[in-house]
Amino acid sequence: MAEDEGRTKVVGTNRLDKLHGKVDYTPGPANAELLCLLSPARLAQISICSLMEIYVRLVHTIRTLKEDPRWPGWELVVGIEVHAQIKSRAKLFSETFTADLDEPPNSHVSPFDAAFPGTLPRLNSKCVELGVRTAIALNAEVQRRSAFDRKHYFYADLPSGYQITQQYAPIARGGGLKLDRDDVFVRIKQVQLEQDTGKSAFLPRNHLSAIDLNRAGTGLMEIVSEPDMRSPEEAADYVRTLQALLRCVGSSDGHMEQGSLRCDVNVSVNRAGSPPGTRCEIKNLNSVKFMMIAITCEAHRQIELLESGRSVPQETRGFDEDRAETYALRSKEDAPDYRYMPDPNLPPLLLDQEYITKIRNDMPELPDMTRARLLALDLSRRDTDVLMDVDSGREVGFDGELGGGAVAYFDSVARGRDPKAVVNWITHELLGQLAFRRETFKENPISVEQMGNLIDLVQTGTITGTSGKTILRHLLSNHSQDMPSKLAEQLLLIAVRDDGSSLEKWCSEAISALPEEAKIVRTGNVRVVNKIVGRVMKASRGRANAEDVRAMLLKMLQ
Ligand SMILES: Nc1ncnc2c1ncn2[C@@H]1O[C@H](COP(=O)(O)OP(=O)(O)OP(=O)(O)O)[C@@H](O)[C@H]1O
Ligand SMILES: [Mg+2]
Ligand SMILES: [Mg+2]
Repeated sequence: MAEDEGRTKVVGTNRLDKLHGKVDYTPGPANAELLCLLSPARLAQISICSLMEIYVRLVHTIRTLKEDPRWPGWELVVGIEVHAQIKSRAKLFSETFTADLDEPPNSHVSPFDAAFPGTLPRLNSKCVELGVRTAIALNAEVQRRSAFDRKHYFYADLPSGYQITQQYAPIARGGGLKLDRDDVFVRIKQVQLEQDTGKSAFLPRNHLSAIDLNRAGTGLMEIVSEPDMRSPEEAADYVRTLQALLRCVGSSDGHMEQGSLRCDVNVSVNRAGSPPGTRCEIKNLNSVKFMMIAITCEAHRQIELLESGRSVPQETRGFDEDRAETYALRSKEDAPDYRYMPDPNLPPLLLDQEYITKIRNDMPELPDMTRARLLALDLSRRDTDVLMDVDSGREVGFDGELGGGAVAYFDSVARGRDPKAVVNWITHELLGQLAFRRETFKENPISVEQMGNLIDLVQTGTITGTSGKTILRHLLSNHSQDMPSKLAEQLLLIAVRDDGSSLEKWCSEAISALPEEAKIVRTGNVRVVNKIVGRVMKASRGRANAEDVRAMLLKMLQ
């Protein structure tokens, strides 16, 4: 983090950021003055941003030309505020460790988290680092200078009466996420660091609210998107893509069901071709499925209002999962006056360029790059998606446990082997068997060495594919540490080479056992030979090579 910068530079940066954020490039005295302050590099950046803006608008126009059959004549606009818990051991401004959900209430609370008078915040550098990593992953512009504000509101689970956030000078601005679906690009408005609140639970029996401050003060990143999504599906895709990215850079677990990733969804509708309508914000959605349902219900509600000649008032709404409808929480008029003010106990956060560059240089491979790399190995789109879905935890249901490590496992097994054969064994055989056993990839007991050895045995013809699958099943059932080469011998699965004897014996036995089929093959219908091949394979317990068997049978039945 840098020493304080010159005042002029700081003011200049802020004004440029405004220009950058609002994308108001109208030539005029004010902008002309600002442009004079720009270095050529900065100017180049702005023109890249304008091009990006034009591109995004163009894609949006093309998208909105396609009418959504759910609401013909209407367009839907969605912008999402994601609150992601930062994966740091300590809270944002205190040294207390963050708590797991199953820990006793109020067991992770420092005097600062409970707002004891006289306590002061101390910024946790790990949270800053993870915020910067996230910003870089989103291709956002990390701000060399950001600052903390107090947002005042009065809930029992917020003992200080204010939340520390970055309302005016966030840690990053701009950037965006490319979604897989239809080449959609969602721009990011800003990323801000802020504190989480505690939790309160109303106990109706004794008319008390129970307060648990374990979560109070945990670091959050609020990632605010521009209103660039046009359907519930795009919104879901955005949250999933963002979740995979956060997990990839290690900045958040992103578990929606456990509350470490929560979404506020802003929804508006407008008649096709008209400007966007008034947005309503649906608060605290904690599953992708419910988020999609909430957006759909809200779109229908707003369209009904507008079609009956009424208007949509700007509101904050909740979502009732049982009734599948949104309900008003508060109108714009009732919106609390947050009385934002700079936090006097926290100086501006100044980051020097070397610090940002160091984090940039340490970034892991991001999902987009991984996908491109796997596709370049000639893997199919489907296999690539399967590996990456397992990695981001989608294998076990989107909100489930992290699958983790499937791409790394593939990379290790594929070293020096045919990538297509390897991906085939992992996505089809291994994942298939695990799914059959209702196990996740995380529970896979087969080491890289065992998997590699198994594939080599099949590739070299030492065992057949069928025997390979038998060994795979054996490894999964017994959690055996033995190498497949040893198991192949122990289980008598070494392939029977065509030495003429056993193969011929099995073939003649199968022909005698299936005289009808043999007759049909003799008359020229060779497809029926597969049934006899199956019989031989069974007799050989999968050790015979199916191709050899087929060739021998056809020779014998000529
Ligand atoms: N017409 C619109 N339709 C749908 N979404 C919109 C529209 N206009 C803006 N939005 C979205 O609304 C969100 C506004 O979030 P932002 O954090 O800037 O303000 P806020 O919701 O007023 O503040 P708070 O953080 O207190 O909730 C953004 O995600 C933005 O994309
Ligand atoms: Mg917000
Ligand atoms: Mg909001």
